[in-house]
Amino acid sequence: MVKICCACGKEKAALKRPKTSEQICKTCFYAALEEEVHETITKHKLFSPRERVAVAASGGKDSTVLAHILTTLNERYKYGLDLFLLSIDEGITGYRDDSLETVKRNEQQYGIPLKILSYKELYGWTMDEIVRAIGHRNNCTFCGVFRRQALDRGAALMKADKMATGHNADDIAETVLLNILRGDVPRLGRCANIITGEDSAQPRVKPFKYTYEKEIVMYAFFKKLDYFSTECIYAPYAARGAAREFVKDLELVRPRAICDLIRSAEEFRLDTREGQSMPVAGKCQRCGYISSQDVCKACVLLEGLNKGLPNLGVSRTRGPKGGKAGLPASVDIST
Ligand SMILES: Nc1ncnc2c1ncn2[C@@H]1O[C@H](COP(=O)(O)OP(=O)(O)OP(=O)(O)O)[C@@H](O)[C@H]1O
Repeated sequence: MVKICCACGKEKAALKRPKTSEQICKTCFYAALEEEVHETITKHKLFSPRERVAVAASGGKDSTVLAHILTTLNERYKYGLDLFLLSIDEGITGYRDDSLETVKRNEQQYGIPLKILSYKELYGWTMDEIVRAIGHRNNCTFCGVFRRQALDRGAALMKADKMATGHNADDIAETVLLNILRGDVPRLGRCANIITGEDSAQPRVKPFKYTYEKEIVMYAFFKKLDYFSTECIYAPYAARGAAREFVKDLELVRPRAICDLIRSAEEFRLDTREGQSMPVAGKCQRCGYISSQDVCKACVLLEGLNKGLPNLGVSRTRGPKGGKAGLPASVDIST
């Protein structure tokens, strides 16, 4: 039997929305997704008029859809934002070089300028060189720490007021779960924040905080957006895999599980009387970029690399109550 779109009641339904299970036509799906992102942006006051916003663009599906939707909403609702694409070239042959070609095309397609910064120019090392020096075991720690800082440096260099990343609801649910598994209470308390680094020069915002990954993929697919879909060649060693699989399994049984995991972290309150101290944002004594330690993680890792002691900065920092059996260390490598 032909299913009719539950939103317009006229067109043939083209898909079942993963988030709501509604049968919907393509046009109504685009409108619903865009409206939900607009609502997230306005309800949480993610942007102010005339702000210069760096869209952290990897060429992957999330940031490509983010660039597309932010450009669309900026025009439709007259946000008055000065948008540009900011890409970090980690120096991964056969992966990032190809995805950056996609971002260069996006620059033309969306009509917003692109700035590319590389690990080589910032740190003197490409990821390929780092992996050759340290092997596969901890490469994601180096990559995540450097990328986080590289994005901050790029945003500062380009005089951005804010940075928007393509983190979606699934990414955040996974992070919540990882922090629970690690017993990392301080991070659990802040990992679901839609705005982070509010005390820094370029706070980060997540307009896709409530947007499901499957819906982002469908949007990109139906709209035939130009994005790069290959996994990082070093990703099989990433620590998130198990949490990702688990979230996907939960979603299969109950699609709301993703939203509920996020809500759990939102409702979470840190009891400071128990001696759970929150890290305080300061400046790294070496590079001057944001850090909760005297010397930031990027500088410690870089020192190890340059001294030929790559394990120097990869010591396993445990969560506040100690590490749990077999779980990866709580080094903050999220982008
Ligand atoms: N090399 C990069 N340059 C610029 N931004 C990046 C880069 N890598 C990641 N990001 C930003 O961080 C977000 C999360 O990245 P991550 O790799 O964890 O997720 P992802 O789901 O693969 O995202 P995407 O589909 O956009 O690649 C991206 O959506 C993007 O905004």
